Amino acid sequence: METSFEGVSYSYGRVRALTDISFRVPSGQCVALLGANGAGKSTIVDLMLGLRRPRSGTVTVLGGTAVAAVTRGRVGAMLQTGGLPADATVRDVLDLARRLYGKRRSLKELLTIGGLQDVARRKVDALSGGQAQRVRFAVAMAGRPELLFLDEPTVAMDFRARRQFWQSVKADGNTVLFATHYLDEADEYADSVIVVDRGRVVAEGTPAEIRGDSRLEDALFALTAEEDR
Ligand SMILES: Nc1ncnc2c1ncn2[C@@H]1O[C@H](COP(=O)(O)OP(=O)(O)OP(=O)(O)O)[C@@H](O)[C@H]1O
Repeated sequence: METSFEGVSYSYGRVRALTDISFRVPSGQCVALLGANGAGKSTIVDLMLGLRRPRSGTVTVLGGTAVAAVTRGRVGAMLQTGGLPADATVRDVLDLARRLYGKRRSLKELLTIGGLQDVARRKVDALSGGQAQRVRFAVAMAGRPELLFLDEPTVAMDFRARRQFWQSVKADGNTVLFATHYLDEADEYADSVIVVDRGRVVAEGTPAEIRGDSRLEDALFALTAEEDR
């Protein structure tokens, strides 16, 4: 089922965030949206989730509107700043999330998906940044989504957590669109990459094609410089 942007533009008041963006997210593929800070990645994810409406162009999610896909529980999302209730335990949060869906997963399954068994009874405000990210991921997976949007999902995770995280994402065989400014992450985990620079798509292709495209030197230089984390 089609998930795509067709000639989409978006502005925040006078700030032009996206200009005439078009791309497709093929079913079953893991697609990276690669761009430096401010390139427009979060705006694209917000539009995909129906949180914002394009000024022009068409956003299609699983063959229909973003709002229809989201309200039917077909989409899971892990955003950069998803607020979690500080006073609740990890178990409580996951249990609440799974109860929102008909085709829900078990609590045990969600704890495994997030690698959260050891902190299941801990309060959310006592988690590390990476653990909180994993709770957000498990919440995103609670309703067995057909399509996953991940906005900078591994930012607070250490190397091992990142590896585990991507294993869980890949194990599910979902269609995934993830925003990242890490070239190595796109390289390693994406089937295809869309490079966004200052609100425009400047390249699309497999990770190898993107790395080999010398015209992208400027756009990729900023990203490579950010990779020494
Ligand atoms: N609420 C807002 N009001 C005004 N301008 C905004 C707002 N949100 C984003 N922008 C601007 O829109 C452009 C795209 O921002 P966006 O957050 O989509 O980029 P990004 O690629 O996700 O960046 P980052 O990697 O830093 O998260 C930037 O120029 C940004 O400053």
